[in-house]
Amino acid sequence: MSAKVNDDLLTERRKCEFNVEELTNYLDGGAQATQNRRKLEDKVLSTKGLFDEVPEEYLSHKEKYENAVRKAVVYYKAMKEAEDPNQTEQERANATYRSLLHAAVFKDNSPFSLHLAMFIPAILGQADEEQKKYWMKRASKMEIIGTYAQTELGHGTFIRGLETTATYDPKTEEFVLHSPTLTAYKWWPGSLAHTANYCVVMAHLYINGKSCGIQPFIVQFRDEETHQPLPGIKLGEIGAKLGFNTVNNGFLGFDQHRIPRNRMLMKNAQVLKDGTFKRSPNSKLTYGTMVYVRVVIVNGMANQLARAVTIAVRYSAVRRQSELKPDAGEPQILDYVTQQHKLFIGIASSHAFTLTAKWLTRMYQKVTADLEKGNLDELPELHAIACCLKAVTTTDTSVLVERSRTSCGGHGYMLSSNLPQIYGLVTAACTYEGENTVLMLQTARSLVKALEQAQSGKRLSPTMSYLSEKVSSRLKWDNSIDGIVKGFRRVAYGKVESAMRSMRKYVRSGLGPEDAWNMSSVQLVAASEYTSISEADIRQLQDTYEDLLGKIRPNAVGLVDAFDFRDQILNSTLGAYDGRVYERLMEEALKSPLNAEPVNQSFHKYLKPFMQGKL
Ligand SMILES: CCCCC/C=C\C/C=C\C/C=C\C/C=C\C/C=C\C=C\C(=O)SCCNC(=O)CCNC(=O)[C@H](O)C(C)(C)COP(=O)(O)OP(=O)(O)OC[C@H]1O[C@@H](n2cnc3c(N)ncnc32)[C@H](O)[C@@H]1OP(=O)(O)O
Ligand SMILES: Cc1cc2nc3c(=O)[nH]c(=O)nc-3n(C[C@H](O)[C@H](O)[C@H](O)COP(=O)(O)OP(=O)(O)OC[C@H]3O[C@@H](n4cnc5c(N)ncnc54)[C@H](O)[C@@H]3O)c2cc1C
Repeated sequence: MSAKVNDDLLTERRKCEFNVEELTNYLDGGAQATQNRRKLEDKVLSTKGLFDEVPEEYLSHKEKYENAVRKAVVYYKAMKEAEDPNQTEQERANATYRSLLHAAVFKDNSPFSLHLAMFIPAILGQADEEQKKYWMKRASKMEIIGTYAQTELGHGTFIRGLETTATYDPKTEEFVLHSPTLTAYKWWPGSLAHTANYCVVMAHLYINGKSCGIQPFIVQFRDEETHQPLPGIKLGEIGAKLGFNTVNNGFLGFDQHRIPRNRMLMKNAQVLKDGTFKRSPNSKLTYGTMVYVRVVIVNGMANQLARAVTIAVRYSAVRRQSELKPDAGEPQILDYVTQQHKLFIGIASSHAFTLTAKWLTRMYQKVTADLEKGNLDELPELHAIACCLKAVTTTDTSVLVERSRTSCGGHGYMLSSNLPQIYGLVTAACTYEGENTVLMLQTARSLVKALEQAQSGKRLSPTMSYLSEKVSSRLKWDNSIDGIVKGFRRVAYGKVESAMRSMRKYVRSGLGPEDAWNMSSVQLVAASEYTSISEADIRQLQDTYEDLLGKIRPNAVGLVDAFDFRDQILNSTLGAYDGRVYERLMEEALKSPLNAEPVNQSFHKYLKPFMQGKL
């Protein structure tokens, strides 16, 4: 007999003014895609051994990792078995696009995540056809497990400063990989410590003493039978982190480790047997894996944010607290306009990120297809847009997930709510795949170049075209969507122009271009993300905004129900569909090992002698 659904949630669902299933279908890309996703989730989540008897928060650091590897093997096999052979690649991608299936199994991510998220994309994007054929066969069948090893103890942002060397030896037709300093050790790659046995290493290539830039190499670092580190390889785990504690982030040092010439991934640049270096058409093509992942992250943020606001909105419909009017009983906290203000922006942002992710993915696919034909024209714009959207969506998602947590009071601080873990996952994305400030400055670099082109009369690409609109500064605001967009474009233009004026002022004062750039960098970051509108219009928009909050209020639970996250994926005492929050909080509390006995042994060992003055 299914548990009784909380009365308030029942009322909320009755009040909803739209068809929830229709919105779910829209988000999935159609009714069939919803059906495929649900079928995949049903199949995989019915697999034995996927869920923890003891909540993983009560395991040691080492037990958490070992348990995660156990689940990763079960989960991976279940996913493979659940794949419908009749489905097209596109249908399969649609079924997983919105599915957070892995989140039902790993609260803190899988030790296999880098294999799928970066090792395979790096092979697909950096290997030549022959290499791709060989390595994809082994990697896609999980005969080998890989990661992406770029960041070092001493360098993450500045790729051209990476210290790991790959020196070509034409006599043996090998590369010698070496970590000349402690800071050259690869540091951070997920799965590197104890899980993977191969990695794509980004290293500084030298031939006959000449630098040939940063190149990708596929390197085996553990024996495939014994899993022992190979000779000349130093390996380990980097330690406990804010989150990602089952991703097995590690360090790796090379001591004159030799690999065959065909281990350099040679799609873009090549090294011939005699050591001849054939340059890439564009040295930044080596950075291609990061562009791909930045695009994936935008969609990932949409899904994680949707999960957090689902938990917080359902909890806010169930939780009653304080007094809005005397003798009217305690209201649902969702009736406080401040609570609506905190949470509804999160719902809207998740939808906005989903649509943006779809647009960016299409742009990525078009530019990648052009690259295959040797047309690199739109690569700089893709890079600039991917940098900006990755930085903006991860920053906003981190803020909005934290706001979802704090809007749930003390219970939001419980690990059993899952909000702290979701925050740990999303806030990491502000750093990995390019720290956000650094990426925003890359976008700013493109904006400044585009404004200079606009001012010299050149045509701009569609995404930068607002920089050539000589919009009158006396733009009449109206609060139609069109009016608001025009306002944003006008202000965005002004921000770029102001940053550029600032740089020119510094150059006139005698600073070099680099120092002028650095002095203006706060404005440059703002130009990439920040837009604001003039005072008089704030009031008009504020009224519109508050009116909108009231319109959304009766549909809030319906809007988060439409994300269609099953309870295992929410993994939350506060967000379950039935709203039985208090029973679930107590059920989870009783799983704490400390509740196994009424008096803990520390009383007899320490407390009692201490309180009796005997310690
Ligand atoms: C793992 C699953 C987690 C799930 C968690 C849940 C939610 C999250 C949701 C989704 C997650 C999905 C996947 C997650 C996957 C992985 C996460 C885990 C692992 C993380 C891995 C990593 O972090 S890998 C390492 C990432 N590191 C970086 O990104 C380094 C950043 N630095 C750089 O990119 C560069 O150093 C630089 C761009 C800042 C500067 O480069 P440099 O060579 O010095 O260039 P210059 O500044 O001198 O010149 C710039 C010119 O070059 C052009 N350009 C730069 N980059 C590119 C590029 N990539 N493509 C094309 N063009 C580029 C730029 O346009 C300039 O051109 P102009 O000179 O013409 O102006
Ligand atoms: C959870 C997690 C997982 C990761 N997984 C991987 C992985 O699998 N593989 C991998 O290779 N790496 C991985 N990384 C590493 C990640 O890519 C780096 O942490 C990131 O690139 C930032 O580099 P850094 O940590 O060396 O910081 P730094 O580059 O030292 O930057 C530190 C700070 O300096 C400032 N700064 C630096 N450069 C500039 C600039 N040009 N302009 C203005 N300010 C600047 C910024 O404030 C920045 O936050 C992971 C990181 C995390 C947190």
